[in-house]
Amino acid sequence: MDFLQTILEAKLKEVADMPETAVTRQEDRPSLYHLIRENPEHIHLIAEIKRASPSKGIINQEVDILKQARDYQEAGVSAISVLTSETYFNGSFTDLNRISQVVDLPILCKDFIIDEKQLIRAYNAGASIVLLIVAALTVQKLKELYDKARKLGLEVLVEVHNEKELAAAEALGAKLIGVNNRDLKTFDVTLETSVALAPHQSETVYISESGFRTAQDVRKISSNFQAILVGENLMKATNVTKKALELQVTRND
Ligand SMILES: O=P(O)(O)OC[C@@H](O)[C@@H](O)c1c[nH]c2ccccc12
Repeated sequence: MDFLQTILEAKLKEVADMPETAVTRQEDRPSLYHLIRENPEHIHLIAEIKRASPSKGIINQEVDILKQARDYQEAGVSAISVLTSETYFNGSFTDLNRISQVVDLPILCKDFIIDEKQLIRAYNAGASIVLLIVAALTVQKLKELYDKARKLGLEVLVEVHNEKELAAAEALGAKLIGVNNRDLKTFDVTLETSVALAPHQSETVYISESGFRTAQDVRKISSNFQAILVGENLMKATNVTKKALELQVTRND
């Protein structure tokens, strides 16, 4: 069984045990889509809080997540992504909720969402964006969760890894599309995934996810993408602010 299948099985069990919760009102956060569209002069950074991952094991277990989030905000990042999956990532909805109280930026709930209950939890915990992974859902389920998330007022980042999934995300009308450079089945990471897909619809914001280490890496994808999503490299940086500033490169095209 590949990783994606394994985690989806774990999520099915998690969701079955998850109590139904009522929607509680959230503070408004700025829209990531508009923030990016209105400031096209540099590559936007979505900085992630990621203690561990299935491919790398422990990345930074000792991190003070609130300080890390404040450092990201001070470095001018455009959104903060918080892993909420306990399984394999050592994250939680409590992390998301605590972070939402110390930053004003858009916040992405990073999880394997397969059920509406998770959308409501993400929303109640303070997220303004949720991730939906095309490879993890049927076309019908993807549409259903996308519509439900939009109804709650959430933005949706639709994640793809190949041409077929990209077409599905575009057909859905997704405004934020993420190309994951990491194959969730094998964990292979290459920026070539983003370079080769070269997405280009004019009303869509494209985000290249995973595997970025330097400004030079970012320049490889900057003609087709408006933003990048970075976890490990920021979580391991000795100077978080400096690394975050380095990755927000100015567009020269
Ligand atoms: O740590 P990296 O290589 O910078 O990657 C960050 C982010 O893209 C990655 O955490 C991610 C992208 N899509 C996901 C889906 C689920 C879990 C994690 C992810």
